[in-house]
Amino acid sequence: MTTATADAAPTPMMAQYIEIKAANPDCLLFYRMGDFYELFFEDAEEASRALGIALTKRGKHLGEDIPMCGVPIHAAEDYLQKLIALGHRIAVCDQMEDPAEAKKRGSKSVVKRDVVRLVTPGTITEDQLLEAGRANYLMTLTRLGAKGREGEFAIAWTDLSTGAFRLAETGADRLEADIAAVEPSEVVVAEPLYRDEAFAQVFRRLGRRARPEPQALFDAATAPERICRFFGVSTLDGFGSFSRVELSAAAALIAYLGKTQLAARPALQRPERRVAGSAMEIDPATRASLELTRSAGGRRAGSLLSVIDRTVTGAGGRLLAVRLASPLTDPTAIRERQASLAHFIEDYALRAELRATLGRLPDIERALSRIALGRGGPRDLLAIRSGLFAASEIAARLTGDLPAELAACRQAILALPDTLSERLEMTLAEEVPLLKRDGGFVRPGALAALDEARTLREDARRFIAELQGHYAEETGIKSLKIKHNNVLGYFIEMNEANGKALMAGPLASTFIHRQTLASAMRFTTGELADLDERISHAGADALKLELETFDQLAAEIVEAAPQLQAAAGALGAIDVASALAELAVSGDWSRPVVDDSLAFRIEGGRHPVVEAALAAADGQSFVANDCDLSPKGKGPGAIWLVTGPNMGGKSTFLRQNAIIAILAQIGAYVPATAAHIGIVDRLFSRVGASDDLAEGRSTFMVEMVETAAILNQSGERALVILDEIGRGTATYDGLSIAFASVEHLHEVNRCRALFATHFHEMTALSARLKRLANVTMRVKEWQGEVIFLHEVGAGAADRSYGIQVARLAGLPKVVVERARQVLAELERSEQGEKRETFLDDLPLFSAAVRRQAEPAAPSAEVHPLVAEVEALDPDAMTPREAMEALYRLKAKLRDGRA
Ligand SMILES: Nc1ncnc2c1ncn2[C@@H]1O[C@H](COP(=O)(O)OP(=O)(O)OP(=O)(O)O)[C@@H](O)[C@H]1O
Repeated sequence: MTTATADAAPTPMMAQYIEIKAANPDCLLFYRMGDFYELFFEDAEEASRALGIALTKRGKHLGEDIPMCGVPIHAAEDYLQKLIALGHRIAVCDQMEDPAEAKKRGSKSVVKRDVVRLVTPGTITEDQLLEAGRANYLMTLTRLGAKGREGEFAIAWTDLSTGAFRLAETGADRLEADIAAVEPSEVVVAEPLYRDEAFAQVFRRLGRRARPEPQALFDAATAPERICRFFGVSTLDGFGSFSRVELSAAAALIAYLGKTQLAARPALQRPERRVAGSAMEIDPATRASLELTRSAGGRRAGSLLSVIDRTVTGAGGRLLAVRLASPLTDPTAIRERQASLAHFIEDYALRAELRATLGRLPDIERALSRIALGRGGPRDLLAIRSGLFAASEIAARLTGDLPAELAACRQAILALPDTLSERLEMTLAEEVPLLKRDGGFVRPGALAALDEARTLREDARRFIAELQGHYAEETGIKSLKIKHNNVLGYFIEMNEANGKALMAGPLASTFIHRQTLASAMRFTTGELADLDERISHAGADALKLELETFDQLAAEIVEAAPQLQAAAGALGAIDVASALAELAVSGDWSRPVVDDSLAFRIEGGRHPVVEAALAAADGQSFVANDCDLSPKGKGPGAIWLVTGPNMGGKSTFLRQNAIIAILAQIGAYVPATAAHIGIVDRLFSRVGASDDLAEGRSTFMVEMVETAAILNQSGERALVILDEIGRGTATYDGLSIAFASVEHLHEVNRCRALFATHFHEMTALSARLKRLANVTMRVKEWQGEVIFLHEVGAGAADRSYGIQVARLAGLPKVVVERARQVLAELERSEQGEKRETFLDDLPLFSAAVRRQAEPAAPSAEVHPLVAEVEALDPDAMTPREAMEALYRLKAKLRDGRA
């Protein structure tokens, strides 16, 4: 039996582990032991499950085995990546001293260890863990006071891997839209706000990405001072003006970086304020329905971004994604971007040359950020060097009369310090190793002392090579070899028979035995040991010199961080402009007129993603369509009511117009022959709502919540795209809601809108609502088949062709046939009853089917009054007979009740 006391006392190492783990309870602790990061207890169980690595055990704690698993240091990044993707946070705990140091303090003493970094989804910088074309944002969110009103909420966000740092005020109703526009990987929220019931849904939807942090991190009183300290300035005046709540969010962001990066200081850019209203507001549901950056399946492929992205650099890809997420609302700024595109469209040779150079450009931003955080390697230095070189080539090509944006880009590149480029050129070798500890990245001739150490080492190596021949001759053992390993250093190896003979012979005093293996014996000599010593000394000296050089170069690079970041941003912008120009030329897109009007006129518009999919699938061409929601005269915008068969192309048409508005406002050309877009300040798109079972909301409930938001929030500048509102409930209810919503849009919101519906009865609205027009997706019927023309034309559809579509989808033949019969019956009964109002025109599907399925209900169940009413023939009665019949029926009814 084991004794409790013996089990209860943890080993000194375990005690250290437990202490460090206690300080980082919400992280998996990667505890460095030699060449491994080890995980213990629950962490080990969790990680072994997540990573599929073996769970072992090491020692006991409180009488129980301690579960353990480990990952080798060199492969740690792969494992980190998987764990981060699963939403974990990891505390990386390293050895802070050489184990030999610890041993000096006594055999039982433990190596000093400490957490050097917390790896969280929003703070990763390693290339392996990041997508090249996608920014990885960390965001903080806070509010002032308990009841934040508009402007009393703020967000701050940074891409640590590039240093971009932005701030914005936001409001309770815009919170989700503003967060969604950034698409952060991690949102750090002030604790009281996180716990506020009113926002519970928001944080639930963010899921593991949102995490609460103490309010102290967000303290507004000390915020300016904390920000000043970080940037090493005495006042923030030079940065622009920020509100109290923005500063609180920014200070929290810096504090959180301090908490996760510990000693390392990230190369953050100066905070840049995003002014409210400067970007088109697009809420998360709209982003999802338009599949802007992710397709419905959540992947990048199939999204609008994936189809329009022709950028060739990481920075360009990230910038395009940012621009697509936040289209501009200032026509002047939009026209500036258009001018850059136009410049590249006109000059094919320039575009081609620049894109070829850009294609070789390394990721300057990310290399810089790793260097600043002390995580850089020789390849990051090389990236900066070749980046600077390519940048100057690009600036040299940008000459003549440039549009404002490109001129500013050129300026930013020219502002790069020449000295840095020269210094890197002169110091770095052409080929460099991945890790600085491997040495060999400093060019020969760059540093005299290093050259000397290297020569010493090379000379010694040459001596050793010569020694092998010399020893072979001396001993007469031709197969003798001089080899090297990390344990023995240089040694002489020969087979066992030769070794034994040597040890017995006269040379035994020269050849000192070191090791006997199964098939070989190893020796050294005084001379070899001496050379070995000289080589390792020279090697250590050389490495020390190289590491010093590395640190100097890194410091010079960090010194130039603001210029490097500005130039990297400029190169990204050049990439985006030339990529969008390329896209416009290859897709035959045109430059839209963008202004302050409320116009919305598109000629020959196309949906770029559907068009690409059609072309890829079977080379089909996309049918272009016009759309005009412009006001007549000075009035507000128009509404188009789109009817048409299933599969007719309604959803595609709706989406393409929203997408064209977005593309126009990011400053791109648009997939249309011509377009005139008056700035859209807010975009709402509800196309194909889905249920949200996680939140216990049905499809219909989700649809209504979203419709409510649209009707409550759309102003005259909004663009609203609604598809089949009200289809998820009983027909009458749905129709009534759709009806009332269109009236509200027309009368109250007065915005430009497209409304697709299968309720053909709604087309009657155009008689009353002057700015509402009916359009329909044309089809042709041919030999009982329906052919979708995908053409939008004036007018209303009279049928849905749902059954034809169902047949195409492969519904069983008998079901299709039966459906045809039911439909015919329904249509007949509809006409027979000659109802007058549109509401009566609606088929009560279930009732009608029942009637047809069971033609004769048992007479016993029919109320006698019903039979009597049925027997009446009003056409054959005089008014007096009719009155009498009515009195008789009322009397019977009264008697029946009595
Ligand atoms: N303008 C077009 N040119 C060519 N093909 C098109 C066009 N518009 C749509 N299509 C094709 O028709 C398919 C159906 O389009 P869409 O989903 O827009 O129809 P819908 O009218 O909204 O259908 P439903 O009412 O069933 O939702 C698309 O996937 C696409 O392949």
